[in-house]
Amino acid sequence: MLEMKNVYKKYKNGVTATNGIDVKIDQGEFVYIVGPSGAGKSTFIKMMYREEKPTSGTITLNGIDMGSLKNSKVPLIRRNIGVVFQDFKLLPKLNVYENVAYTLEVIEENPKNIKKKVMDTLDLVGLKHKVRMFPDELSGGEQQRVSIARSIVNQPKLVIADEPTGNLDPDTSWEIMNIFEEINTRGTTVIMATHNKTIVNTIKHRVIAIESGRIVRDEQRGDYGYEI
Ligand SMILES: Nc1ncnc2c1ncn2[C@@H]1O[C@H](COP(=O)(O)OP(=O)(O)OP(=O)(O)O)[C@@H](O)[C@H]1O
Repeated sequence: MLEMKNVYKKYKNGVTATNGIDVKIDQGEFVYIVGPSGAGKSTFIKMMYREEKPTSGTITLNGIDMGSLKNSKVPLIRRNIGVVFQDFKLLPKLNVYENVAYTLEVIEENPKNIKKKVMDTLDLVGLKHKVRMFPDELSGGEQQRVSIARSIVNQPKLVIADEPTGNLDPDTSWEIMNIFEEINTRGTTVIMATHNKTIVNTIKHRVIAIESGRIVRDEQRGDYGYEI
C-alpha cells in the first residue's frame, strides 16, 4: 500500500531529516517506527500523509505519488488516512460527539449516516457514555480515545500514529494499544512511531528502526532494541 524509494528530506534550515529511505509496507501490516530522538521518525511519518514533501525520491500510497500530488488533491487523499498525535489535537469547543462527527461533516458525508457511524466508532473505543463531554472534562486516555475515534470514523485503510501513548500512564497506554490492535485486526494498516520499549517488546509486530534519517533495521516481530 505504501512504498518509498530513495526518499530524502532536507528542511530549509539545512537539516537532512531522512537520508535515502527505501521501504514497502503492505495493506494490513502493523509497523512500529523506533529510533533515537531526532532520528527522523516524525519526518518519515509526516511525508506519508503529505504534511511534508520529500526533497527527492518517491512516495506512493495506493498507487498515488504523494510527493507530486497537487495541494488541492491532498484533502481527498487524507480521507483514506487517519492520523493520531501524542497531544490529541481535539477541538476544545466541540464535545466528544462533535469532535468525531466533524471528520465526516468536512467530507460532506450524508447527514443520515453520521450519527450511526459516530456512535458505532465511539462504542469501539469505549466512549459511548461520554458523548456530551468536552475535551477538558476528559482524562488523557479518554481524549486519546476520542482522537482515535476521529481518525477511524471514516474507515481509512491506513492509520498513522506519532507517539500516541507518549502522554499517557502505563495502564492507559495498554488500553490505547488494545484499540489499535482491534483496528488492525479489522484490516487497517497501522504505522506507529513510539519510544515505548515495553509495548514494542510485548505486542510483537514489524519494527523499523531509524537512525540519522536512515533505516538501520527492519524486522518482522522485532524488538525495540534500544536502552532507555
Ligand atoms: N519543520 C522542521 N524544520 C527544520 N528542521 C526540522 C523540522 N522538523 C524536524 N526537523 C529536524 O529534523 C530532524 C529529525 O526530526 P524528527 O522530528 O523527524 O525526529 P524524530 O525521530 O521524530 O524525533 P523525536 O523522537 O524526538 O520526536 C531533527 O534534527 C529535527 O530538528
